[in-house]
Order: sequence, then structure tokens, then C-alpha cells
Amino acid sequence: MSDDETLADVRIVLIGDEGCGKTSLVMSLLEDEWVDAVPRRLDRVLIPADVTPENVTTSIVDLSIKEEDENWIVSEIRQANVICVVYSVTDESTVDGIQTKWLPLIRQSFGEYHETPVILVGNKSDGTANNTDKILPIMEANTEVETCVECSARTMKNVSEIFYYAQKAVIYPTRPLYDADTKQLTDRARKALIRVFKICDRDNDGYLSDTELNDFQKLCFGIPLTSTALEDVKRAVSDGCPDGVANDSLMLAGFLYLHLLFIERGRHETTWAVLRKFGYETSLKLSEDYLYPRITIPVGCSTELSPEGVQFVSALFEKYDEDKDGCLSPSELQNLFSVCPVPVITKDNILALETNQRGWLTYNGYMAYWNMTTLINLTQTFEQLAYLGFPVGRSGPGRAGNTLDSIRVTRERKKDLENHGTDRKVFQCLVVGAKDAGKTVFMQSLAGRGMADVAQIGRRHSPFVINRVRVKEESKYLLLREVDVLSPQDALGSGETSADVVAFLYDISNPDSFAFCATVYQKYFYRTKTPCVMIATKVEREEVDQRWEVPPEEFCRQFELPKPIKFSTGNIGQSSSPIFEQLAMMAVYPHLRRVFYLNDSNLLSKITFGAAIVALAGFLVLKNL
Ligand SMILES: Nc1nc2c(ncn2[C@@H]2O[C@H](COP(=O)(O)OP(=O)(O)OP(=O)(O)O)[C@@H](O)[C@H]2O)c(=O)[nH]1
Ligand SMILES: Nc1nc2c(ncn2[C@@H]2O[C@H](COP(=O)(O)OP(=O)(O)OP(=O)(O)O)[C@@H](O)[C@H]2O)c(=O)[nH]1
Ligand SMILES: [Ca+2]
Ligand SMILES: [Ca+2]
Repeated sequence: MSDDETLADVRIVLIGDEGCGKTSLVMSLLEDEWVDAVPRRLDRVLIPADVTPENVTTSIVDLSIKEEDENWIVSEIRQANVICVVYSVTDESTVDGIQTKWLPLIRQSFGEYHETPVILVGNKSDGTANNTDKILPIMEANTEVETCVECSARTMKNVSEIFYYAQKAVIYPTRPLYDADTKQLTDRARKALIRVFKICDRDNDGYLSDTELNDFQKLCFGIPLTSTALEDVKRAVSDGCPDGVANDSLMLAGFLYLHLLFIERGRHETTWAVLRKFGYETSLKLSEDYLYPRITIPVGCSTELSPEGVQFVSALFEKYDEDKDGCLSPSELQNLFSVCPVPVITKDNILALETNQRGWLTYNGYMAYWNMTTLINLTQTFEQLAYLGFPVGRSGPGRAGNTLDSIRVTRERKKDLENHGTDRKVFQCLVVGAKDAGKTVFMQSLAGRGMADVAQIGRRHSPFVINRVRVKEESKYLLLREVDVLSPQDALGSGETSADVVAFLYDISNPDSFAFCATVYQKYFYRTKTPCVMIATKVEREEVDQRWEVPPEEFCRQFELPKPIKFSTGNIGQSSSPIFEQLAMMAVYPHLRRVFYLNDSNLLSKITFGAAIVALAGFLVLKNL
């Protein structure tokens, strides 16, 4: 393929029996008049986009069976987006050639069930002869045949139309949308259109009201529908599809039926215009660009939802919380994510989130979910927001909408430290502790689950728990992440050591518990800027001496760590426990590390930290548990 060739959006290949007029057809198109003597075959022709009705660069390949060997023909066919099989209406044997030679050769090139459209072109239709009777059954019997046209290179009849149809067959292909055997929409087209319907049904009542239909129309075609047009659409639907319209609104069945009508009437471009607006490419998959916008995240920066992102996901919650109880029941939750390819919040990972007594996701838990994935798995946030329709309606001129606007990249952590402040909202806290130290109980408390809940969860496990925590008057998200270090010898990955704060848990009733924390601390966090804190668990039990060089309090003093905090029984199951506030606080104000250590409110009042100090005073009081 030459460089020019690769530029072509549409590649049309002409094949057919000898002498049926392939070269003449291309000549007539190029010269805009009949040319008597044509060469055996023409070189590749490249037609620039601006002279084609659909504005696509088109290449036309004229093949002559005499000159080309079959391998060459097959290789040209394979590169084609659409194939015109030319026959002569004055020569029946060329009609037979379609079924005996050309269609089989195309299948042999692409495979039995290929999707490359074929157009049957009956040339030399300048006399009285036609072959419609023989052609229609061929079209019926071979679903890859998109359409058939009779034309004449001599009189110019339908010459430009053929090439226009060929282009349209590529840009607005039928086969992904329509199953000619069953005369129904294909499964993937149904699925795509169901997604479109759900996104457009903005109040989630199952109907497209006139307003919703009009917005949809404006979105896809740029102009509103007149009220007569609206009525016409609804009448056409209810005539052919009894359950298509109810309450004077379009139902899902009606919406699908409407698209079936478009397709059956040859107006595929209408359905394609809709699908493309919602991110689909020709394969009816969402395009890579739509799903995964390009973004670079500099080292030390993190990703969070932008105000638009927050607004979008929060509106989704409103839309799907049908009974307005502030929680998503399993069916509401399933409904919300039904346009996504895989269920995202499962029985297991819902344990990372706050739920109500019945185990239903709260608004808080739902928002926390988005904050979590945006921090730890941005690709997944992009993908889900794309499926959920975030980009829809956000496309600028010449640019398909994408999900980039849903995200903001935070300032580098180093700069935050230098400036003693951050506008980040989501912070990550590692939870480190020996086996049985009480990590799960501690973490689940942030989601509001207590001992009994944890006992029920059993071995099911989420390595994350996230919730909203108040720091000063602001709310921040604290993401707890359990590190799976079975022994202090295990290596921590860079993802793990890059946390904003580390909580080391040790069981006061187990003499070997603290050694684990001390070892991991010294190995990974000593001399780093990451704030760390020791947390004593199972404090209602009798305290035993820890088998370590020094007791925990002494250890903390040596390393200038804050005194160990007691995670008392009263804190279990409490998402608003002051311990979580303290962790969030340490994550938000890491430069106050030494202040946390000094733990002296008199001294504190003498140092000026700007706004941070106000909150800190409050926190230090809370700290003496
Ligand atoms: N009456 C009539 N004759 C045509 C028409 N188109 C082509 N012909 C004649 O048919 C003959 C074959 O035309 P070509 O364009 O060379 O056919 P081709 O399909 O390119 O032939 P090969 O390259 O040999 O396979 C020539 O004598 C043309 O003048 C047409 O529309 N009407
Ligand atoms: N009495 C008391 N028991 C606790 C406390 N915290 C945890 N436990 C119990 O200690 C045991 C271990 O707690 P988990 O939270 O599962 O500990 P873990 O660190 O997650 O354990 P692994 O994941 O197996 O390493 C469980 O039986 C808990 O019920 C506490 O504060 N007081
Ligand atoms: Ca030729
Ligand atoms: Ca509605």
C-alpha cells in the first residue's frame, strides 16, 4: 500500500467478469463523460474528501481478471472496505459469474461470515435489457450483498450514485445493525441502543418524554423536532409496535422499533449518527479514544474527580435512587451500572464502602467508590464514565466528547509539602500489621461495620476501605489500604510505599505483634517523609510486654513518632472515630509531622502554621484517648 493509499477512508474495489465495463465506469466517473477507448485497467484512483458527498477520501481499485493473478486479486479484496461486483445487464453469463465466482472468492478472502459489504452493479443498462429478476434472488440469498444498482457508463446513468452508495455502505454499514435473516436488529445494535435509551431517559422513568426526545434529537442532529414531527414519530411507532408508545411517550421497545424502521427504509445514517454520538465505532464497540482518553500523570500527582465529574456521578445517584431513600438497593445499583460491560460493585468489593443496615450502598459509600477508583484505577473510572455517558453532549466542534473533563490532576505532592497546603481531596493510608492484629476490624470500622459484621464477612475480604472523613470544616476521603505483607521480609511495592500516611497496628495482647510493625517501619518508612503512627488494638484485653528491644512508647519517642493511639472498643464500627480524623489530618498536613510527635498544645500555640493550626488544636485534644 502506498502512503496515499493508507490515507483513504474508504477503499472500493471493482471486480467482475471480463468486459462488463469496470474500467469504463471508473473513467466515466473521473471524466464525467463517456470515454470510448479505455485502457485494460486503470491505476489506483484517489478521490479527495472534499469532492465526495460524505467527505471521505476514497480510493478506487480497478481490477482486470486477465491481467491480475488470483493471489493479487485476493490481496486487493482483503484491503477493500466495500466491493462492487460488476456484471453486464446484456450478458447473462456475467450474472452467473456473481454466484459461481465472485461472491465465493470474496468469502474465501475474508472468511465465510465477513462483514465487508458487496454492491452488485449491473452495467450497460443503456438499452432495454435488465436483469432485475435474476439479481433480486441473489441479493436475498447472500446477506453480504448490501444493494444492487443498474447503471451505464455510456449514458452516465447512476455512475456517481454507485460510488456514493459504496461509500455509504462503508460509513453506515448495515450488517452490524441489522440481521437480514431474522429482519431484526442485531444483538449488539440492540445493546448499544438500549444504552442510548437509558442515558437519554434522564429521569429514569422508562419513557422518553417529548422533552427528552427533543434533547436527544438536538444532541444527535443539532436541531429540535417540530411538534408535528414528534407526533409523526410516535404515530409511526405505535402503528407498527403496539407497546412502543405509552403515556404519549416513547418506550424502549418503541425506540428500538424506530431504529428498525430507519434501517429498513435505508436510512442507516440516522441510526449511525445516533450511535456515533454515543461513542460507537463501526464494530459497535465504544472507540478507544472515547473510553480511554490520553492523559499523563506526572510523578507525585494523583487523580481526583473534577467538579464536573462529581456533579455527573452524583446526578446519576439521584436518577437511580428511585425510592429516594438515599441508598441504592441491589436492583437500583444494578440498574445504574447496567450500561457498563461488567458489574463494578460486587458482593466482595462493596465491603470497601459504607452500606446501610441492609447492606445497601449509601450515597456516601457511592461517592467514596468513585473517589477510590479515580485514585487507584483511573482507567476504570474513565471506562465506566464513558459507558455511563459522561462524554455525551460534551463534544466540541470537530472533537468527540471524552471523559477527560471528569478528572483533575492534583498538584505534585512535593509542591504541596513546600507550600504547606494541599487542595487534594483523597488520601491513601496504608494499614500494616501482623496476622490477626485486627486490621480488618479496624478498616471495616471506617465503613461503619463493627465486630459482628466483620464476623459475618468471614474470609471475604476487600483490601480497601474508603469513606469521607472531616478534616477541619472540609470533607476529605480517607482510603485505607491493607498491605499484604505476611512477614516483614516481604518487599513493598512503590505503590505501597507512596501512601500519604501509614497506620501500624499491633495487638497489645500478643507479645509478637509489635515486632512486625517496628521492623516494617524501620525497613521502609524510617527517614521518609511519610507520616506514620502506631495504633494499639484489642486494648480492652490485658496488655503484655512486647518482644522488642524497647516498648512501643519508647520506640515512638526514639523515632519521633506520635505516641501509640489506642483503638478502643468504643471506636469499633464508628466511621467518625477520631482515629480516622487523625489519620486524614496527618495525610493532609504531612509537614506537621514533628508537631504530631511533640503533642504539646502550648508549644503549638506559639508556632504559626496558618489555617492548619486551628484544626490541629482540636485534633490534639481528641488524640488523648
Ligand atoms: N453499451 C455499453 N457498453 C459499455 C458500457 N461500459 C463499457 N462498455 C463497453 O464494454 C467493453 C468493455 O469495457 P471495459 O471497461 O474495458 O470493461 P472491463 O470490465 O474493464 O474489462 P476487463 O478489464 O477486460 O475485465 C468496452 O467495449 C466498452 O466500450 C456501457 O455502459 N454500455
Ligand atoms: N477483643 C478484641 N478483639 C478484636 C479486636 N480487633 C480484632 N479483634 C479480633 O481479632 C481477630 C483478628 O481480627 P482481624 O481484624 O481479622 O485481624 P487481621 O489483622 O485483619 O487478620 P489477618 O487478616 O488474618 O491478618 C478477630 O477474631 C477479631 O474479632 C479488638 O479491638 N478487641
Ligand atoms: Ca478493465
Ligand atoms: Ca423519562
